[in-house]
Amino acid sequence: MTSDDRKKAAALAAVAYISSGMKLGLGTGSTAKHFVDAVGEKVKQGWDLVCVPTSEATRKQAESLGIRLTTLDETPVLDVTVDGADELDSELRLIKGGGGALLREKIVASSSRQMIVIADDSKKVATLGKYPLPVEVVPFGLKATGIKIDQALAWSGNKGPLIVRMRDGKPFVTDNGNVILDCALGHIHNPEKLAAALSSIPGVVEHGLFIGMASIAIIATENGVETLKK
Ligand SMILES: O=C(CO)[C@H](O)[C@H](O)COP(=O)(O)O
Repeated sequence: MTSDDRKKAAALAAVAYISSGMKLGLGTGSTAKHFVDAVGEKVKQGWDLVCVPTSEATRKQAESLGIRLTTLDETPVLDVTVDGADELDSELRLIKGGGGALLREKIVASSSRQMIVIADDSKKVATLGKYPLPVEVVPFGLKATGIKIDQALAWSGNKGPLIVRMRDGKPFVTDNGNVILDCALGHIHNPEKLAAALSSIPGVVEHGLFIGMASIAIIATENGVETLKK
């Protein structure tokens, strides 16, 4: 079983949590893509679903599958959001944003009654932080904001370089026109304290720590799918 097979298995298992008539948040990334495909199949079968995508990439995919889309302005409360993650721990704390969609992902997940994470087993870790923590930052004052992020890291007992995410030799620009600083921390000490410190910095739009948001994680392994609940 390849890693992509496991991602697909987790995505298909999440379909058990949705039903016709629901309002869904659609995540971003290679795992969420399989879930969006499955939603497209259900729509073809006649299910009545209305969805909010968490990125332009997911919006395009959903449109190509004929999935009816809405916005959080029209539909401010969703039933379920299903999304991938870069890392998750046993308390269902997540690192997200590897695909750069963390801001919309967090807004959509926080507007949903339930967030379900789908992942292959490589994403499950004892301690968050091996995957660099993405922090979405307004380009104005980037260096000054970076200094404040360093201070927040130190204050919460963390340390590591901040790297401006690049694509094709230029800073990667998010769907919201911002840039991303990836914080390579190794181990994240006190994620709650770090999350609060990062959220208080002017210039930081959002960070990739999703704490207290996911209530179910569907993890696909070689031996089948396991479900963790909070
Ligand atoms: O947070 C995300 C995008 O911003 C993705 O959910 C995360 O990067 C996981 O991606 P993949 O399913 O491709 O491994």
